[in-house]
Amino acid sequence: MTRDFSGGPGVPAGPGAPVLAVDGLTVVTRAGRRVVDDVSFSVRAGERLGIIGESGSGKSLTALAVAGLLAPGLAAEGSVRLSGTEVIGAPEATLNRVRGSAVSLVFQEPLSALDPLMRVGRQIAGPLRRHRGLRGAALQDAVLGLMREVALPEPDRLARSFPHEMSGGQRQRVAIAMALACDPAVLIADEPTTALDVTVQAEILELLLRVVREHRTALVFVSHDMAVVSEVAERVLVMRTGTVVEEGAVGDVIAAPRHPYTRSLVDSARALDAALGGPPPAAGQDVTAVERR
Ligand SMILES: Nc1ncnc2c1ncn2[C@@H]1O[C@H](COP(=O)(O)OP(=O)(O)OP(=O)(O)O)[C@@H](O)[C@H]1O
Repeated sequence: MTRDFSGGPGVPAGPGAPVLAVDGLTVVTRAGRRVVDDVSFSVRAGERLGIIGESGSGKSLTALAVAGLLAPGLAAEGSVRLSGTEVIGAPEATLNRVRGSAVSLVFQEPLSALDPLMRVGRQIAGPLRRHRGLRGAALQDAVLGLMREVALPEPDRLARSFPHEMSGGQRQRVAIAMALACDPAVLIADEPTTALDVTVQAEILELLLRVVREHRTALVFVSHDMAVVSEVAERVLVMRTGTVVEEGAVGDVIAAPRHPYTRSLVDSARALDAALGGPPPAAGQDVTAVERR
């Protein structure tokens, strides 16, 4: 397997080449448990991939391994190439360069990404200063521009707020602004709406879809919810106990799930939809009204 640990630019992704290529990714605990086991997938520029599975299926560890962010005590094997640069085994300097420019993450709990003691404007400025070298008025303009892009109201005033002075939805918008700061090739969103109220969830999903479309950013969307994945992703990877049990176009997987586990996910999403008063589901019908944006 060819690896690029050089910290150099790596193999440039040509047109149509994957911006993220995961090959045989395995994550092993200190106790020797394979919590992610031989996972392979790739994502092209602007493509939206969903990763779905129940709690403990290895979705989050797959996402963290892609960004080289596994906790100490977890070891990754296999290959993860981000815009051509190998992540597995790469030195911290390479990972720091890759994070932000090639990949960014948005997590379930925006507070985890934010410093409670720092005004949000300064936090959004952080990646712009570090990765893009902006200073002074240019930096301030870029911060306010990002805040406007994620539709934060009154950016001038809000930039001076602390995270606890904002709503959960606003905090997630700040986290998305920070993730977008360096225009990453791949945005990983791990259950980004799970901690939010239902109406706010829809707004944040809409925002994510808009920004990845406008920037042609590839999206890896991690969720336990098939209905949400069907709204967001074009392709889905179904994980169970650390392995991929099924992969395909979202519409195909929902219409004709091949693996019994996928079928159970689709059935429970349909049951929930029906219980919430959705239209009577027909066999082969999509779980939700999927408006492809
Ligand atoms: N730091 C760690 N050390 C040891 N085992 C871990 C560690 N982090 C996670 N695990 C285990 O790895 C497995 C996969 O975890 P992971 O967080 O990827 O699941 P998940 O599918 O994202 O679930 P959830 O939706 O609950 O976050 C679980 O069994 C979990 O207990």
